[in-house]
Amino acid sequence: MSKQTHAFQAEVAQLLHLVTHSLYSNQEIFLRELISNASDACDKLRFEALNNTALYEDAPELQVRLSFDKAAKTLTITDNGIGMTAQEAIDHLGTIAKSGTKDFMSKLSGDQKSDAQLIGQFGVGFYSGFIVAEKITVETRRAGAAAAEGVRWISGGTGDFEVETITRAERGTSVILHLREEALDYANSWKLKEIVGKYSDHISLPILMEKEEWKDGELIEPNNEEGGRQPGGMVKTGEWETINKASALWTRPKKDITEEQYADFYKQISRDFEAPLTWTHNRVEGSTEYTQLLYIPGKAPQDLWNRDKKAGIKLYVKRVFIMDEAEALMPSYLRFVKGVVDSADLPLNVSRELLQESRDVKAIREGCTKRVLSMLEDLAKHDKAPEATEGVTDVLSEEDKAKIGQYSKFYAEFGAVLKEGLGEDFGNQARLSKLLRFASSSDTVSVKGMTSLADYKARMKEGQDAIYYITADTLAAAKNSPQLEVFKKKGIEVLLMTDRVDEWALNFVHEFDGTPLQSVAKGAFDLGKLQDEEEKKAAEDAAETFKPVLAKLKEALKDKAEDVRVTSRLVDSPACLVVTDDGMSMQLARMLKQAGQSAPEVKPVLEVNPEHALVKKLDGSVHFHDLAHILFDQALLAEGGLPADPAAYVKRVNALLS
Ligand SMILES: Nc1ncnc2c1ncn2[C@@H]1O[C@H](COP(=O)(O)OP(=O)(O)OP(=O)(O)O)[C@@H](O)[C@H]1O
Repeated sequence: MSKQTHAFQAEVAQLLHLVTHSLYSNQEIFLRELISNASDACDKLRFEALNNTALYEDAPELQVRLSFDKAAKTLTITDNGIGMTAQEAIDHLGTIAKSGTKDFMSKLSGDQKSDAQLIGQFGVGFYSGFIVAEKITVETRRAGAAAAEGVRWISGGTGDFEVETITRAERGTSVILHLREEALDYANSWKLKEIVGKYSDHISLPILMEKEEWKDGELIEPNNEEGGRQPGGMVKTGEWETINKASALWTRPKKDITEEQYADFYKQISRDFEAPLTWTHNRVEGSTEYTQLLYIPGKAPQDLWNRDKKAGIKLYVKRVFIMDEAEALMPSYLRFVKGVVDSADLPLNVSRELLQESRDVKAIREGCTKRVLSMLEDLAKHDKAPEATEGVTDVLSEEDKAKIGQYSKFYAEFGAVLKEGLGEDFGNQARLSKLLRFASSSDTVSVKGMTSLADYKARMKEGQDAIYYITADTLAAAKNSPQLEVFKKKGIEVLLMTDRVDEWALNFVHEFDGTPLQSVAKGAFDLGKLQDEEEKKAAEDAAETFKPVLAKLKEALKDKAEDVRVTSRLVDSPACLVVTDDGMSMQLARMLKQAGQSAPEVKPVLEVNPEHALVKKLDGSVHFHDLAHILFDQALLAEGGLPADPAAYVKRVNALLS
């Protein structure tokens, strides 16, 4: 193929512009990205070669080589991995196929620092080479293809790139970076060693660099007064040395690994700039043998909410990399966990489909889930500093001290995802329930106002036989909801749930430790033993005398309300809406509608407060019909909904005001 010019896909051009113009804060990541691509290419070859050893040609030892040429101002990363055909080079180096990257582009803020962080998270991969290079040449040949089918790809990182056929004897890929003036520092072996040590030490593949030796300068004019030596310098010896440890971190004994090494490894596999919150590293023995090294990140990634987001677990079989994002190894509600699982039992040629069915995988998944939950339980246990009792001082180990506040931090980032587990993983539901935290209507709940169900239970009033909760869109809406009035009056605590997932998750949890969970906006009002006989009698009497009005209200609102009844749950408000015990809550129905899903039409029950002046006015009023509708629409507004016909509502209110 003679030289062809191709235009970059628009998104790539946009990304390149960003890479070259704003990525100065963390320049050196380019090397990590390119080494990681080289290592992936070797992994791919190893994988394909399982069924076709001829692909190794005459070079079975997979490796990455770094070399530089100060005079030519180039830095080259070469691998003898899978390589690319011309079409693959055009496709892979000219477009962004991954939706994740596109997603990321839409999140850019224009602020250099946070954009650079984002790039770290998503990884711009190959294109990061343009941070330091004004031009990149890629020379490559696909393993198994003829030498004459090599490809050269060249681009200056602006609108287009060129591709032509070349002859390339060795398989694999060389990425040649033509360094910018201000990036010439990278053509230096110390610098390269330092960066490899920082980011790529644990790549399980040797990274080689040509050895250098100090050489004194030539002797000049020994007899002359100015005689002496020319300045010396480092010269290449022609011998290659391995500059990374090339040992898979997770295979080393725990005691030999420092905290810093654990954190560095996490940064490598997660592309997170920040240290992880915590991790667990174990060799599991028994009927299924594997090693797990699992991390909980400190911060949620931007795309956490994407339920299609793949799991962060890399699968290895006896140290051979098999696949990234092995979703079968971790349930979806733990998709934020990053790490490595290395199995001793799975076959090397295991496919994603096979993973789904394997019994070993099931055991690993259960084992990993349990480990993560134990890790969280441990954080939760040490979240709060023990309260000081007079005369007793708790002696905390340094380790436990470091855990104070960690669980709250975790929960703020990932709590909502964890809740998905309530509906997904029934086997662990009880453990998950203990890990839940909610805001509360009680003023006594500590500073950040999050409480566990167990703590709520411990505070329950004498005679209280349910855990009360309310769901709403915001904390303010929950706190000021009319349904809460009588609870406030009686000093009964109610949990305030404002995560979008709460409503759905609570469908699966009916009780905690033997105590039922009861929504204050569902079903008939019944405080059980908390309501005394006198109150009950008064409520019944009110219901009796109110009967004729109720009948009229029901008739007036028959299209909107399932039923109309009196209630004693209200104190200051005239009315509120509730749904039947088994009905879908109004909030969930609204959420489904917003998400474009079909939701059954929910007809709520209108409950009125017979003690309220507005409600008292109803009887005999000439505006009965309008008042009835206003009462209903206002109750809907108070709980975050919108009247079906807002204009009609405004008209009615105006008519009454004028
Ligand atoms: N050294 C290489 N050998 C073979 N193929 C490569 C090499 N470098 C890049 N590629 C191909 O180019 C594609 C794009 O690379 P890029 O680094 O932009 O993204 P990625 O590696 O797929 O994703 P990420 O960097 O986010 O993991 C790769 O998926 C791979 O197919």
